[in-house]
Amino acid sequence: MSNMTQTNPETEEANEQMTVVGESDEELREEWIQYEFEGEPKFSVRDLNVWYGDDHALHDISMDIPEKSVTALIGPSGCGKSTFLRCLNRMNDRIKSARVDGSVKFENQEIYQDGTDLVELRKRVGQVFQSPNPFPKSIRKNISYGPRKHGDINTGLLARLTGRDDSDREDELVERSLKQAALWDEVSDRLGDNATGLSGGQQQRLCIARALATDPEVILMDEPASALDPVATSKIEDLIVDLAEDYTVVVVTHNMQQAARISDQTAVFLTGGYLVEYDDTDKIFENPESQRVEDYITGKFG
Ligand SMILES: Nc1ncnc2c1ncn2[C@@H]1O[C@H](COP(=O)(O)OP(=O)(O)OP(=O)(O)O)[C@@H](O)[C@H]1O
Repeated sequence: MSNMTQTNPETEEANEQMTVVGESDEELREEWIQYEFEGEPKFSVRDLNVWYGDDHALHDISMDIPEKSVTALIGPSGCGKSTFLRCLNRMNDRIKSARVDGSVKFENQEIYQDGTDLVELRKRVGQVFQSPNPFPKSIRKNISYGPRKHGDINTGLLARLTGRDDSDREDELVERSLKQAALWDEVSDRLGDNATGLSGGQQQRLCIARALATDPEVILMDEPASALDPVATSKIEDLIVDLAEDYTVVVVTHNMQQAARISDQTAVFLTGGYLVEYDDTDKIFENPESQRVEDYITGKFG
């Protein structure tokens, strides 16, 4: 650097900082991903690496996720956001080529160990996908599907014959879940209609209601509004903020304004599968530490 010989102390300090950024990016990154908050983490992830075959998709991710708040995962396409999200309820187990190494603790319990009950884990850590994917069944059946599968609700002929009919509880559950997902008022008079007849935004709120019906503690959302128009998107955003009063929400989004609007903390992943910065959302968007994060959020790349 030609001006390193300047004697002006301010310039010297600025130059020193630039040099430090250039030389020990890795060390600084360690600092930039430390995010401190009050209370116990809902998830504690340490040295998480994921490969698809030989493709190393996530590198040494360590982060704690606080409960009852919205954590946004942002970053350019292919940087590993969805891969990370799927690690939180072991959905990557379903991808044959995927290999996961490292630790993910959910409420202090390691989920990557033999003996983890995956059905129970996924009941506690529910998820909503990018495109609304209601079952081609009635609105009511969409909601009660999970609780029936888990044996929490019995309905139908056999249940009636054996005196274990939970139809009343099913009604309550359907109403509660649809209200929580801000959909009840729009569908209460047509619960028997096929869910595929709802609008895209309604279908996505139905999928959120379906996820809530199994009484999860966490809801993972992968681009939940990317297929929706602005009005439907705004409803989903409001809903996410409301849900965080009672649930831990982790949401992947490409939409930085959305992350800024709805999340409490934001983790920025960058190309190659690295977590580069993790902090309060205001800090990330107003004053990020990393130049690469600043370039990304100001649209210089990605
Ligand atoms: N099922 C899979 N099989 C093989 N490789 C995969 C699979 N899923 C993801 N990958 C690869 O892992 C890397 C990370 O992908 P991932 O989908 O997690 O990124 P992302 O940040 O969520 O991307 P996008 O924003 O485009 O959805 C990419 O190189 C991708 O090609």
